[in-house]
Amino acid sequence: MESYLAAAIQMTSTADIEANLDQAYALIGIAVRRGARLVSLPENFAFLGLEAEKLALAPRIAEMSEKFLVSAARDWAVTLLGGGYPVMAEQTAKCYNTALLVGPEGQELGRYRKLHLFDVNLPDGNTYHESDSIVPGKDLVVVSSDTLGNLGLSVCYDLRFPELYRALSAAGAEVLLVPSAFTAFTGKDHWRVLLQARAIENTCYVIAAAQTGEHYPRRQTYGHAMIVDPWGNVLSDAGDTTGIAIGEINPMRLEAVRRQLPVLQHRQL
Ligand SMILES: O=C(O)CNC(=O)[C@H](CS)NC(=O)CCC(=O)C(=O)O
Repeated sequence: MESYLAAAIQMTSTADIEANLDQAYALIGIAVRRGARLVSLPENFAFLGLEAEKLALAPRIAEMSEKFLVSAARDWAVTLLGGGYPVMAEQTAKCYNTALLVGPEGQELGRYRKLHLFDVNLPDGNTYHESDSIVPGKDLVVVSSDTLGNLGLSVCYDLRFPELYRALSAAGAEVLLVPSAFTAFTGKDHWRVLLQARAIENTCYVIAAAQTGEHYPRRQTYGHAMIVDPWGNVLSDAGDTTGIAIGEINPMRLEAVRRQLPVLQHRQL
């Protein structure tokens, strides 16, 4: 691995698939022109609308998302993570919430299916029942790249389960990707501290793409796409408007932090 720039994209996706993909394409372009070699789109980049509509449109969302990821990665000659979008699961009417990593030649490098589903009633009156439309995946995914390092994949609500990231770092992950659509209500108190905790406890870089703003009435996300270094410092934060967070992934820095704080070697469990 050499030093490189990574970008976490921040979007306001809606139920308009074409408009979302146009927005994503433009933001990938901005990231690449600023030098990014790894770009992550947020969860629900291609569609963020009502659950019932998502399920009805799932085959179309999946097809358009995958075509888009392959062609955008090729056009911009960049490694691109699109996570997550619904992909119909076998033997059920539900989907996997899937994140796909595509290389600069359009080749599939990894496919992760969200493990933890957001079935939560929030005190702000919003209820989420992700398991109405989604079935959980089963597998950890770490993609090893000579140029970008070992990339551990996850999605959004997974962020609250430290054991997943411990398993990813134990499997060699150096960079953790957490494409998200965190709610505005939970995000304001939990998002940044959870990202910093995962970075610090695993001595890993964290690349966290995000959704921001209002997607449809009463559906508001927090924003603050960010890049966190293995010491827990926030290298870049996209604030609450659409745009990008961009930061350097530096193997020397990673190695120095891991030498100073060899927590991964001190594990007892
Ligand atoms: O609902 C949709 O339309 C699409 N799905 C999402 O946005 C996903 C699953 S519901 N959101 C999260 O995982 C938020 C987690 C979160 O906010 C937290 O852990 O606090």
